[in-house]
Amino acid sequence: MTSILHIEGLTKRYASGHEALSGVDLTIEEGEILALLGPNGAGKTTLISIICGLVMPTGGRVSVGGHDIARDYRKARGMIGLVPQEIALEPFETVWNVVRFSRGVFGKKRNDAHLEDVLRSLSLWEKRDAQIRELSGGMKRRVLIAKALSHEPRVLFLDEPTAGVDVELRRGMWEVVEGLRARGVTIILTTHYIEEAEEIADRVAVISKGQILLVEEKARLMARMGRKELRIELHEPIDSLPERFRDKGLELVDAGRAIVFHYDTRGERTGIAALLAELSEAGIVLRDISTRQSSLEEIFVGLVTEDTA
Ligand SMILES: Nc1ncnc2c1ncn2[C@@H]1O[C@H](COP(=O)(O)OP(=O)(O)OP(=O)(O)O)[C@@H](O)[C@H]1O
Repeated sequence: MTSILHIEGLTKRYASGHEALSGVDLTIEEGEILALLGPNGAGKTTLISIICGLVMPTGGRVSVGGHDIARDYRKARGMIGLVPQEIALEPFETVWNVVRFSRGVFGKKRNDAHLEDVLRSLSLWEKRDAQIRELSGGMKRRVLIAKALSHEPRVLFLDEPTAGVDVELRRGMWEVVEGLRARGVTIILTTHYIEEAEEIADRVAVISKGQILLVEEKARLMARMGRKELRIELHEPIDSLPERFRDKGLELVDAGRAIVFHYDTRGERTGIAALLAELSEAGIVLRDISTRQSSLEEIFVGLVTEDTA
């Protein structure tokens, strides 16, 4: 894979003295979908705004497709599409004019075939002559995406694409993002919704207080998430686990009154049935059993609160 976006040692201190970014390093591979997760005020918007040239960084470097955003701003910016959080569209303008003007702003030659292709891919072609005010909320969001894609960017930023929308619209938006990926667009989306990151991202980056705490393949995070804990309460406390249970991932807790077993829910066989049978064979009598799952939400909250502590 080749990297399309490279961020190195990026810092931002606002005039107020507040440090919104403290040394962010991040590399985005071409064609991937990265979800940037973080609580309010973590620095997500500041990061995107710097990449898009809306905010000046205090230090560090960013390049898009090899173009430095400071030295080669126009080329770098031309490779980026930004879908903002707020729907700011001229209500009396038609869908077609919105995308046509936007392409013009980037100094790109007229290319109606590309615009048609973008509108079709977002199911907006039939609405091309409609005024923005006649569209539903979901359609307006798709117009924002079409607008951001009008100048053929290679990287698309989606800032909270589904904030405040209902479940059905959210699913629709995920399908749109999947479609864009299939067309080879690299996507970086910020979100508060862990479920959203789980559903559509290839990699997840967690940002808190201006620092990237973790960047990991979603599949690996899911594997961690897939870990479950089985808690076995014993009828009588035991001093130690019999020899045959060593190296089986068991833990004796609560002064010998319970055994905790960690297992992977994604494994074909969890080994629970065999374990229970073996415990019974060893004469260990169970009083109760319960399970709990560690979720991405827990991992995320754990990371963020650890950082705040
Ligand atoms: N223009 C500014 N001047 C001073 N401080 C600012 C400015 N813009 C943002 N901040 C501060 O920088 C920090 C990061 O803000 P930012 O908007 O980047 O966070 P965010 O992760 O996008 O949050 P949210 O999810 O709420 O949009 C916050 O503490 C915010 O108050």
